[in-house]
Amino acid sequence: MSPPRYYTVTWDQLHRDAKALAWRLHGKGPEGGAFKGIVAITRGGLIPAAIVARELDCRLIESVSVITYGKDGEEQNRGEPTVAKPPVAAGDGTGWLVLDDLVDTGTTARVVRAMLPGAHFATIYAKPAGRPLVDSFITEVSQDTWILFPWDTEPQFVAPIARSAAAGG
Ligand SMILES: O=P(O)(O)OC[C@H]1O[C@H](OP(=O)(O)OP(=O)(O)O)[C@H](O)[C@@H]1O
Ligand SMILES: O=c1[nH]c(=O)c2nc[nH]c2[nH]1
Ligand SMILES: [Mg+2]
Repeated sequence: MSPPRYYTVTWDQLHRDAKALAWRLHGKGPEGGAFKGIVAITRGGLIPAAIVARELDCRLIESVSVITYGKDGEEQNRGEPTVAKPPVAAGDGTGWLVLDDLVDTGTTARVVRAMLPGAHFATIYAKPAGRPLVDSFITEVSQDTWILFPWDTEPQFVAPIARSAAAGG
């Protein structure tokens, strides 16, 4: 079943929200300083990680790949989480920042936290079920909202109101 609500995020808004997250994370590394490096959770965490890394002047980027969604070709159907690539450079995560675009059910966050218990875990967006698993985030949306990211969408023509109303739309 598809969630009834959508929250559309443009490139501009994503950039603004990622910068807001960088402000929140500044000075949250070990002993109030910089993080040793950033672990991006692919794929959604890659662009937020690039923006935050630029703002925090962090040049060491590791990645972790957890595959959960997209079973049966359906974007919103989930399967068992599989770690396709572990974040080997980050050890147990101590002093590292882990970044993802969002936390939803918390399945992905739970798997990554188990691998990197010492890390600071941050997302730009959070839904209530996953929120307890993140240390920092910017915007909360309701659990039944599906966030539409700019890399998953494109602008398209929409009929004028008068025309769609005449067609009964
Ligand atoms: O809290 P959860 O219920 O685990 O959902 C959150 C995860 O789902 C999305 O990734 P997805 O698995 O769709 O893969 P992608 O980042 O490669 O698009 C999103 O980027 C988070 O990583
Ligand atoms: O694009 C997405 N939007 C979401 O709300 C979401 N939740 C899990 N995975 C997601 N991917
Ligand atoms: Mg993801």
